[in-house]
Amino acid sequence: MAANPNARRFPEGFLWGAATAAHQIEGSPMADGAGPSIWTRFAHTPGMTVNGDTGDVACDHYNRWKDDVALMASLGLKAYRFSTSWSRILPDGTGRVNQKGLDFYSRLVDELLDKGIEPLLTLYHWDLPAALDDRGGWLNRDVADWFAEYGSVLYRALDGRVKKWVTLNEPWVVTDGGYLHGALAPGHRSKYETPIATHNLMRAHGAAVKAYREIGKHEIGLVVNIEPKYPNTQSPEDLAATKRAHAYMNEQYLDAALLGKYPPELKNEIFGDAWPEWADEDYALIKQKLDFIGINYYTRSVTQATDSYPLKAGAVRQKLGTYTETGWEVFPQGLTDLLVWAKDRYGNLPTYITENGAAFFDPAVAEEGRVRDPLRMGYLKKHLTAIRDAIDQGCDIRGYMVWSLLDNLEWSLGFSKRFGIVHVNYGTQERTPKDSARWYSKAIETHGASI
Ligand SMILES: CO[C@H](O)c1c[n+]2c([nH]1)[C@H](O)[C@@H](O)[C@H](O)[C@H]2CO
Repeated sequence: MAANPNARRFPEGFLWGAATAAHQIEGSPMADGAGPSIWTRFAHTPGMTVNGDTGDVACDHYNRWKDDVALMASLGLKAYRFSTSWSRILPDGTGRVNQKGLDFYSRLVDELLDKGIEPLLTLYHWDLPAALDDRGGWLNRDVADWFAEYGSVLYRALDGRVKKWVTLNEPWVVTDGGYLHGALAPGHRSKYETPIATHNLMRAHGAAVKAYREIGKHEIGLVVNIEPKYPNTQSPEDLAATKRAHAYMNEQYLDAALLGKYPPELKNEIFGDAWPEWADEDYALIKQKLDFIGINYYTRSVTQATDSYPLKAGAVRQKLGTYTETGWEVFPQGLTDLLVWAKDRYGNLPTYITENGAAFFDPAVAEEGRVRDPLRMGYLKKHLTAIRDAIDQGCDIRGYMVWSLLDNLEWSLGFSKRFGIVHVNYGTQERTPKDSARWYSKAIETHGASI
């Protein structure tokens, strides 16, 4: 049968994988000498998560890691993006290394390599050691040294087996959720703390990259979430609001990391007197050469002027839009648009889509062991096609990590939202590949031709 003429293939070496994060899947947060993280505390604080759900068990990956790697291999994954728990490695955040914590990740990496799956390791996916939060956490300038120390422990232990490192996952979510609006750990709500947390996150990113250049021999990058903003109308107010929202969510972190400066809107239009003047040496630390960037994409925002604090911008629900269970519009064109924007603004750095996926209401596991999730299959198909369109426009896209391998703990939303291509029965911990997993396996096997 002739190959589908429309099946433009993905570049040779395109990395097909799936992503997870430590707090969301591991469980056993205090096992084998680990220390608590801010999420251990936050989730155990009444009212902070849906149904009071915590990461005490999650997907029990801490005990089921070997079977989960076998599951990844059965799906034909070529890569697996995961995060390490800082407080498993350094229970106090700095100083004493917990060898059993390090051994867990060393065994996981060896098993991945043994199955021909490339590990992509994220140092920080939101679970700061509680001991460091007690010392100010991301508000303490010393956190840059603390983070570089943590990264260095892992670089020395795993570099060479791990060849693609990520410093931070989505600094925007850490600051907007954890310091401005308080929906995420550590649950602060301060316009004055937010810029300080932002800046220290980026200083820590720079310090960790500098440390890697001394120790590591492979690649390191930064992962950001990008949500393209489209003006609801061409009114001056909506255009200004869209520009503000774009600067705040999309430009802020990559501009700091790659251009050595923040967008002017942050001080002039959003934070005002809450935006400190940073020293030049801070910018020099933040702006480090990166080997790649990771972009997490889920949705776009049609944006209008509102009285929201402090951004004065908000999203307009699209009457004819299709929305996921998390209330995000399905808009694959936004992925193409943002990849072309990033190429043009930052010089076409090697780029991985480090997260893309959707939560839909999935039916229970059927008798024959199937989980029919056509909406998720359609979402993945549309977004992989959008990536091919961006590649055709010259974007250097190197890989795609579907979010997520497993249904897992969706932070403050608990277990109420399912993003996995594999269903998890949280009562029995049974894993069942959904139809989307079978579809994704075929896409990987045909290098995209079956999409
Ligand atoms: C604001 O959406 C972000 O791009 C985003 C979405 N997501 C994320 N970031 C996080 O990196 C994951 O831990 C979440 O589980 C996942 C699904 O919510």
